[in-house]
Amino acid sequence: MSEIIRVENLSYIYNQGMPDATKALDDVSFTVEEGDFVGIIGSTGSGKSTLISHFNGLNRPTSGRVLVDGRDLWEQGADLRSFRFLVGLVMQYPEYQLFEETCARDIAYGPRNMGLDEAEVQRRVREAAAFVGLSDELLEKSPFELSGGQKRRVAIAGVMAMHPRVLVLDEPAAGLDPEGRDTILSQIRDYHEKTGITVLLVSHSMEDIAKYANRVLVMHHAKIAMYDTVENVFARAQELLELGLSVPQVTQIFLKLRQMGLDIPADVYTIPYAVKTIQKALAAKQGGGANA
Ligand SMILES: Nc1ncnc2c1ncn2[C@@H]1O[C@H](COP(=O)(O)OP(=O)(O)OP(=O)(O)O)[C@@H](O)[C@H]1O
Repeated sequence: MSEIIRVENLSYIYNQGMPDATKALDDVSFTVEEGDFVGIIGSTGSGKSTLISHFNGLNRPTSGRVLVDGRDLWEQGADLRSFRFLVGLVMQYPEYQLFEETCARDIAYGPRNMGLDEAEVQRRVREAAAFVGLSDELLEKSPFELSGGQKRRVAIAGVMAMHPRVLVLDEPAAGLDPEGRDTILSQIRDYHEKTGITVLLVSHSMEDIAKYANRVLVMHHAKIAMYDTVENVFARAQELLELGLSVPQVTQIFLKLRQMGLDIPADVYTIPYAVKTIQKALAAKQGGGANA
């Protein structure tokens, strides 16, 4: 795997020099490997949205630098437009950015802007619509006629249609009911698996992160508190709780049992690992039974 994002000593101050100056990022450094699915979590105001807004140049570092595919976004002569095609950013509530007459035209907006020929634009619209489960009938409707979840999917498809190498999503499931959340997040996971694209997903839900991401970046007061695999981060469940983050119930149960002195390996702290561990134990029991 090769590195796709490098963040070096990144700091960002809103309203610098003013009485209300806020340091939203404080000397943040990390790298992302191409093909990773990184979940970004942290309490309100910890700097998550500010961080991701640096990946396609929406914000300029106060100090430090951000490299995408080895190139510094802000170095002399860098073409910011090219970074916007390389990194697709889906903001919170992107449905407010839909403005075309039909969903198909909205999804086509990005690829058309890239100067692609019309046949390729149409191919990409169909491909992206299929990824997020939008029917031909819906494509011909006005975005304003759709439900909240459908509008969100149109907005995500519009970014996918640009074929970015990195897809960054800020709370893509915010405000949706549980079914809508699962639909959107599963579609993003399937897209990640089929295309190998790098995904950075900001979420308030540890459950979602445990389910979909393979790495987790935990933000706390403008700094990185943890950055590791899902298993290793969940193995530090007690610290997550101390950072004010709610961890999945299964994690809390295992943590309690461990604190009560039971010998529970830390990697059963997430549901997939708990299931694997139970399956292993059952298999061992059945094997043992056959031998008895
Ligand atoms: N446009 C802005 N002007 C001034 N301060 C801002 C601005 N946007 C964010 N901040 C401040 O910067 C800090 C980090 O905010 P940011 O939105 O990046 O956090 P977050 O982790 O994404 O929060 P949330 O989970 O609530 O979305 C907060 O203290 C916030 O109040």
